[in-house]
Amino acid sequence: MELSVAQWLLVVCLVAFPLLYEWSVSFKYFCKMAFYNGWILTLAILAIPICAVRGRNVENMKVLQFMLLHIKYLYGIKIEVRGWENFNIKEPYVVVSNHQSSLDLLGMMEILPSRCVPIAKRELMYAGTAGLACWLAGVIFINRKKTDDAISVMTEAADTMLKEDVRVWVFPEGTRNHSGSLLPFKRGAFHLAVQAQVPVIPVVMSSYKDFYCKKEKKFTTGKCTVRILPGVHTKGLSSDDVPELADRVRDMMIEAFTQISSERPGKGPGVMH
Ligand SMILES: CCCCCCCCCCCCCC(=O)SCCNC(=O)CCNC(=O)[C@H](O)C(C)(C)COP(=O)(O)OP(=O)(O)OC[C@H]1O[C@@H](n2cnc3c(N)ncnc32)[C@H](O)[C@@H]1OP(=O)(O)O
Ligand SMILES: CCCCCCCC/C=C\CCCCCCCC(=O)OC[C@@H](O)COP(=O)(O)O
Repeated sequence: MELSVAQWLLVVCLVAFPLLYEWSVSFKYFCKMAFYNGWILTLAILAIPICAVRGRNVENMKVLQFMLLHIKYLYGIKIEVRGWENFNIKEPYVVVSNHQSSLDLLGMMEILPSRCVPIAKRELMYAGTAGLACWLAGVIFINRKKTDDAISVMTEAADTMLKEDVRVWVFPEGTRNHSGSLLPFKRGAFHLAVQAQVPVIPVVMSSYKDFYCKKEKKFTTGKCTVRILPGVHTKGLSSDDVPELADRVRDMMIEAFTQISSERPGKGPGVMH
């Protein structure tokens, strides 16, 4: 049988791709990241019509959560959750968590409480199908380049939380950070909690360094521990108390981050999912 040039090229690609994938750590990293983003954009195509039936509604967050839950299996990432009991609060609350990478979405979807929406940078709204799905699920978009706008959106959110029984998830570092610790906190999340007089619940995801490193272009399988810390109450606090509140929560989170990130894989109590 004679192979045409196109067929030869196809054969070479089919052989070269898996070889390169296994041999080159950075090629594997790029493939896995490209597939991660591409897969989310594709899943969003499925999510959009389902969400659109209800219109823009926080309940749609459950649809996105359901759609994304399997990704940890595709990537061989084990997620161990500790402290579930700390989410057993009926009233609304503000969740604050550390932000290492877009992979945080996996830990977030693992534990996302009902009626809880993240605050995201406005640019995400324009990320094609994913942006539309986020909008339909009630994600709160802020313009980080306009402080006044961002603050007024968050003040409005304080009102919505109470009126519509909604919880809000904020990344107080304000940007992705893979430095091995936590950046200084922006204070919006804490103003939000104080304005609504609702608790702040810190969530800490352990360092991804064993399986993921953007700098080294490394992305293997691995394990991540997610710890839900006890809520910090804000009843009776005013905006003057915000800096102290933010510092206190950050200290708690750094301590938990250091502790769960230094454990050897497979050790420590918790529930595997
Ligand atoms: C199937 C498809 C699925 C797809 C699913 C995708 C899921 C989506 C997942 C998405 C994940 C996406 C994740 C992401 O996208 S993460 C990126 C976006 N998130 C954030 O930036 C959140 C954290 N940022 C803040 O909290 C900032 O403070 C904000 C944004 C509010 C302003 O920041 P900015 O840098 O402009 O200013 P500043 O922080 O210096 O503050 C200036 C002053 O204002 C004070 N101040 C602040 N707030 C309030 C307030 N409310 N009432 C009264 N005052 C307030 C503040 O204390 C300070 O005063 P002082 O303290 O210096 O005196
Ligand atoms: C037709 C337009 C096509 C656009 C393609 C865009 C590709 C994006 C594809 C999928 C979106 C995946 C959703 C991942 C959600 C995680 C969001 C995230 O982690 O945002 C980063 C933000 O917290 C902080 O941003 P910076 O670290 O300050 O930067």
